[in-house]
Amino acid sequence: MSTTMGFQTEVKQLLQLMIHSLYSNKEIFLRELVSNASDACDKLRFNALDNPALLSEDSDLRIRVSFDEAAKTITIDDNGIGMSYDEVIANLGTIARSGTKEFFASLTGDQQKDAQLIGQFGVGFYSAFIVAQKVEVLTRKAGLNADQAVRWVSEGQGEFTIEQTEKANRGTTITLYVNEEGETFLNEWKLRDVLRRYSDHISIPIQMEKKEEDKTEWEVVNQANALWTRSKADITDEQYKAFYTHLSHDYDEPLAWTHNRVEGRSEYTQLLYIPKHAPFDLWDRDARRGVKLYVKRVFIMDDAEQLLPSYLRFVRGVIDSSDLPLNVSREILQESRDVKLIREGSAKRVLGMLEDMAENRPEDYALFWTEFGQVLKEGLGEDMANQQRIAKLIRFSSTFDDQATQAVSLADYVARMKEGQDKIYYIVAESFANAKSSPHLEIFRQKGIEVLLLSDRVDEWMLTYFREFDGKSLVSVSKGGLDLDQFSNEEEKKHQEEVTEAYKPLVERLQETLKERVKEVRVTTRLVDSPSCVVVGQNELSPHLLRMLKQAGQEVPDVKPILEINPDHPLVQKVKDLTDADFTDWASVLLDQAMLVEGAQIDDPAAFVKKLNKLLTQA
Ligand SMILES: Nc1ncnc2c1ncn2[C@@H]1O[C@H](COP(=O)(O)OP(=O)(O)OP(=O)(O)O)[C@@H](O)[C@H]1O
Repeated sequence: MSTTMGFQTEVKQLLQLMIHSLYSNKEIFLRELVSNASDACDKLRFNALDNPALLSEDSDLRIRVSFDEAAKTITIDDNGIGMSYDEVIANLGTIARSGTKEFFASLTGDQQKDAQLIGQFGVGFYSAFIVAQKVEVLTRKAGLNADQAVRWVSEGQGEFTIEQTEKANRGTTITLYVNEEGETFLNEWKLRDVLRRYSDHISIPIQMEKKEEDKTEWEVVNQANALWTRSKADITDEQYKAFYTHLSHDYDEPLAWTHNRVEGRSEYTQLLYIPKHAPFDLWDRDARRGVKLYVKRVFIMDDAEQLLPSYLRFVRGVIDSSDLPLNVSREILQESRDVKLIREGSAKRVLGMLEDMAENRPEDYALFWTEFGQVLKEGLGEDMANQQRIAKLIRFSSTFDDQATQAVSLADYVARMKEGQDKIYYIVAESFANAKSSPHLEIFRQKGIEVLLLSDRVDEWMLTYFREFDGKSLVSVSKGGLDLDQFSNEEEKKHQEEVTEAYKPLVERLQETLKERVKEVRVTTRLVDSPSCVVVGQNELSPHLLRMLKQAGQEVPDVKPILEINPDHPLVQKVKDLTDADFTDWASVLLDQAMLVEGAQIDDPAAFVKKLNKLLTQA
């Protein structure tokens, strides 16, 4: 008895989108279905490690592709793991993947852009409907009886029917009743060509039907050995790229890859790729990670997150170990010494690949940086052993060119340091615009000292771990006192001492008036054009970080800022001579405007504006 069920809303949306945005890329259906068939064979082989009986009845795993011109059908058949009734409903009626919501939210309605996105999302099984007006799946799960097979049929509109049925052998047979678009594939040469191009790296033999008078022969059309096991010299760039697409379902070419056989304390082969675009779920902690684990060519698991540190989670690829046991579990991976060696070795390889790109293909590196730079920054805190190597790969905005595009390396910065400069200066703010126009930069701009402009979310966190580069400490220009003495001449120093002395009474008065709100008031050298600014102590959390923590719902200490005033500014000079009533208003305006510029919200904006207006009319 068959039952009719509706697709999950997302599936309907996906089907619509796919048919409209991928019509020019029809042949991907074959790649997706063959890829699923190959995964199904991999899974069976893996399960058979514990339960050899699963394989015994038919141990030659293979995928078969055939077509019938008269009936207008194409069939993809595998003897892999198959699916049970419940699995069919779960797998072919819904999209269970994490990040599905985010994916649909990120669609723009612009077909070209969405086609890009859908490539990243991976269209999978549903791509069958690009070329088929009806799809039939007949499947029997390994280990179940012949009468526990399942037939699933859908026209890709909004629903499917499902029924229990019989199937003589294990595995899945998918029959596509092609539509007009699909008719071009009812052709041996066409099918063979597409299979060769996209499936050559698949380790399971793909067979095509060879029709000869009264008997049917099956002919293998791919090389059928796993790509990574071949020697580099025998693999073309096209084959590397095709394998990347198979792994990642990303239709864009990868930016770079590295393929090595590692021998020594731990033996393994790695083939690792850097994608061109960040996946939409890069920031989703539960998202699938990129590296597949094989042991002696047997597929073990997807997203083996132990194989690479998390700051390299954008890397896609395969690691095939010769040392791990075939029955390795995620728990074992966590403890294993071999895995630790693999992780360290792979991180080094990826960093090497990035160094090479930064050095020899700066344009590609800029692309990489825009997509994945923020993730790589996490490495400065996560991977202390490689910290200095990672640091060289980081790119910043800086006052050198005041560009929002992050393109300045620490090596560039160091090469431009002023004579006598022994520190690397930076500022962290909420946004690039905030950082760029901060009053804290005034003296640095005047003296021609470069300051790095930081405004990514991860920056504050990163800086708690990353304090030194090339023997030079990193110093915030908005924390603590500044020691720029070595850049001042005698005259400036003398002036400094004089004004500090002359403004002592004003400083004391301000301190008394603002004592509830500030920790200290002092005369500063860091300002040129602004009357005042706020800073925090050298070892205190920055106001920007405190705000971020607060937004994230954390308890934060109440840190009072230090107010610094610029004795050379006319406003400050004016305040110096005011009587008490006006003085109180001016004092709080000096503080409030410094807070605003820093990016803080002031407690009572209305009162601030009122005071300001009053003072303006007095002026
Ligand atoms: N030939 C098959 N044999 C057994 N299971 C299959 C087969 N084809 C699909 N499936 C099951 O259906 C699920 C959904 O397939 P689909 O291609 O839509 O997504 P996916 O393969 O999980 O994702 P992606 O294609 O992006 O990797 C698979 O994860 C698998 O469990």
